[in-house]
Amino acid sequence: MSDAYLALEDGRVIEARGRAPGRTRGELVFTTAYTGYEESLTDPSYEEQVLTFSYPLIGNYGVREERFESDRVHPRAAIAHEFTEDVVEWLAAEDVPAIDHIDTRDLVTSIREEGAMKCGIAVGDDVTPEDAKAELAECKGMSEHVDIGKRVTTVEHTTYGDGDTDVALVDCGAKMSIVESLVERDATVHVLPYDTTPEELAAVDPDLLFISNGPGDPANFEAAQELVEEYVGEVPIAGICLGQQVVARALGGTTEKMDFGHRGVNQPVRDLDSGKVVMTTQNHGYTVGEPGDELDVKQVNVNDGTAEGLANDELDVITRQYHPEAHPGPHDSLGFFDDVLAMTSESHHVVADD
Ligand SMILES: NC(=O)CC[C@H](N)C(=O)O
Repeated sequence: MSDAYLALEDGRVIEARGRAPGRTRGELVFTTAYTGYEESLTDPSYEEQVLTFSYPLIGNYGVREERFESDRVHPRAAIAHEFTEDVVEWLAAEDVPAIDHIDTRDLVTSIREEGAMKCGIAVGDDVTPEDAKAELAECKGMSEHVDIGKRVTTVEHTTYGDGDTDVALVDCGAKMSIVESLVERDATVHVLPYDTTPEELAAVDPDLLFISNGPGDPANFEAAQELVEEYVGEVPIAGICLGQQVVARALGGTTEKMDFGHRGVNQPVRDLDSGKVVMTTQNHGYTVGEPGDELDVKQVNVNDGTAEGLANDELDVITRQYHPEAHPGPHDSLGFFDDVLAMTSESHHVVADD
């Protein structure tokens, strides 16, 4: 008898080694990142998902809080070929089930072929395959988590930094390194709840509206969408990942679910103006389908052509589907934050019009 079972939507039940106990369920996804497990496990965008690491050994450089992207682990469970004790202790302390000694190559191949799928996990001394199947039976699809923003957002307006530019960061599940990237560039960052109203935003009087990354279906972030609809053309607007999706939806575009998404640290992105390719960190399961009439696609994924960067230069809107904050991952695209803040400078349009 095993002490851990993984039940998949395709009907299989896989035996594993239990590392951190518990029973749970979620959308089974994988990341190909070979580093950055602390950042991935604390990324709020993994809420309601079960994260499989395709890299075989996870935990080989310890667990350090300064690398965390938020104050807790967000995936509902974690899977690797082998976790170190450090990671197991951390996940157990956070009540996040973990399993290893599993053929992650086979699991990842299944997700690539069949798409991200629901799963159930049961870990403990007396668990049975039926326990994992019972969890699977309770698993909802990502779009059904209509209140997902509430579980990852800040509860109140919190301010970071003391710079000249006031950025309103709508926290749909923001990674801390987005805040840090802005503060480092002399911004005061007002982190606001995901359901901030246009009136509440007016009280902040920001120089820039920034919609963060976040979990689940962007269609479930209607309040943030309304902010973009209200403020477009009034203040510059930026967005990362879920932020790009919300901005696109607000400006007449569409979003759609991908088969298995992009999660990793070596996703190539081509800038259509310069022709330059950069390597990027990614974590998303939805993508912008039609950008709508207001936005131009400025960057695309080299592998599958999906929209990676959108902009409207007249309206001062610029978004990225990937993570320029680069935690974990390459620093190639950090300049995005300079471009975003440049939209707030008084000379911006004078220079642009010349
Ligand atoms: N990292 C993110 O912001 C992810 C956005 C969205 N939840 C998606 O999966 O596509």
